Formats: sequence, structure tokens, C-alpha cells
Amino acid sequence: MSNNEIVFVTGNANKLKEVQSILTQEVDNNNKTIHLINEALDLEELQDTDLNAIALAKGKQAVAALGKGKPVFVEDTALRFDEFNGLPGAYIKWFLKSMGLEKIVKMLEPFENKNAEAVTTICFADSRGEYHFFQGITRGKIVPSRGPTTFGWDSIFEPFDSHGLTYAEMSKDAKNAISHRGKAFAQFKEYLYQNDF
Ligand SMILES: O=c1nc[nH]c2c1ncn2[C@H]1C[C@H](O)[C@@H](COP(=O)(O)OP(=O)(O)OP(=O)(O)O)O1
Ligand SMILES: [Mg+2]
Repeated sequence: MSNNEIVFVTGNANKLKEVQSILTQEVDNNNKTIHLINEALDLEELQDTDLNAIALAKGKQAVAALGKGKPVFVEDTALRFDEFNGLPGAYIKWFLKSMGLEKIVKMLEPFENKNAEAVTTICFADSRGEYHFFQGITRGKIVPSRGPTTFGWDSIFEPFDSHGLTYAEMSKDAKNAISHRGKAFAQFKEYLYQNDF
């Protein structure tokens, strides 16, 4: 692909908005501009606790769907509770769908330890068919829902370095500056600026 085009396969519009914002924020970009294209394909998700394995399985499906030779990436985002040794993790998506936010918070009620970490794992397939991984982790705690409930579990996750705000109570830029996704994509962006893909 010419013009530094790169495809992001995701069906999640909120993710796409954040990634667009992070990737287009100007830093020292080596005179390179990345053109992001979205394909809203619904990829099957491997059941595993190995986050790289889940991201790789998604990445391979994305390559199969788009054809080899096109730079393409996917990301998978997990919410890991310390008390549950990392679960729900990547399964948070199905917990959200089936139980909703309130019951997810209640799951931790009997336990003192509400600490959790949000993790984004990016799998990038370059035009040569090589896979690269980038990961961002933000630690915090699970709290009763505060703020808009427009994006997943944003309203029940309060990062330790957010001055007491949940992700949902923060501005988009403030969230991206400290978030799991922001950290993962900062590394990815750096890679794209420094390498041919
Ligand atoms: O920053 C976030 N803040 C709050 N909630 C979030 C965030 N990022 C993902 N989420 C939710 C969406 C989904 O319920 C689950 C991740 O599942 P995950 O498979 O990665 O996302 P998805 O299926 O919606 O989109 P995709 O098409 O990219 O797989 O956590
Ligand atoms: Mg998904």
C-alpha cells in the first residue's frame, strides 16, 4: 500500500475514535503521516488468558480477510482483576454484555482488593507478513459507576494516576494520556515512524 496507509480492523467505534486521535497527534513524526483506514469486520476471539495469543489470532484473521501485503493491525483490550488472578481479562466483553456494569462491580464486593489493570495488546502485521506486538497497561481500581456509560467499563475503572476520576469522568485527551490504549499506541506510533511497514 502506498501513502503509509494502514488498516485497523475493529468493530468498536469508541476504540477507533481514540486510536485516530492518538495516532494523528503530532509528535516528531520523521516526516511521515499515517493514514488510518477502518475495516469493521467482526473477528472471532480466541478463548485464552494469554493476551498476545488472543491478539495474534485476531491479527491472523485480519490478514486472511484483507489479503497478504497490506499493513493491518488489531487490538484486544482486557480488564484484569487482581483478586481473580487476572480474570475477567479478555472475557470482560462477555461479562459486560451478560451482566452489566453494576453486577461486575458487585462481584468484587466480598473482597477488599478492588485493584485491576486495563491492558491493550496490539498485533500488527506488516506488508512482509511479519507480526509485531505492543502492549500498554494502566493500573487502577474498580469503583461504583461514575460518569457517562458510553464506552464499555470506563465508568467503573479509576486509574491510580487520574486524581480520583474514572476514565468516564476524564476528557478524551486526559484518558489517552494515561490509558492502557494510549500507552500501547504511543509505542506503536513510534515504531511506525521509525520503520518501513
Ligand atoms: O478503553 C476502554 N474503556 C472501556 N471499555 C473498553 C475499552 N476498550 C475496550 N473496552 C471494552 C469493549 C469490549 O466490551 C471489551 C474489550 O473487548 P475487545 O474484543 O477488545 O473489543 P471489541 O470486541 O469491542 O472490539 P474489536 O472489534 O476491536 O475486537 O472492553
Ligand atoms: Mg472484540
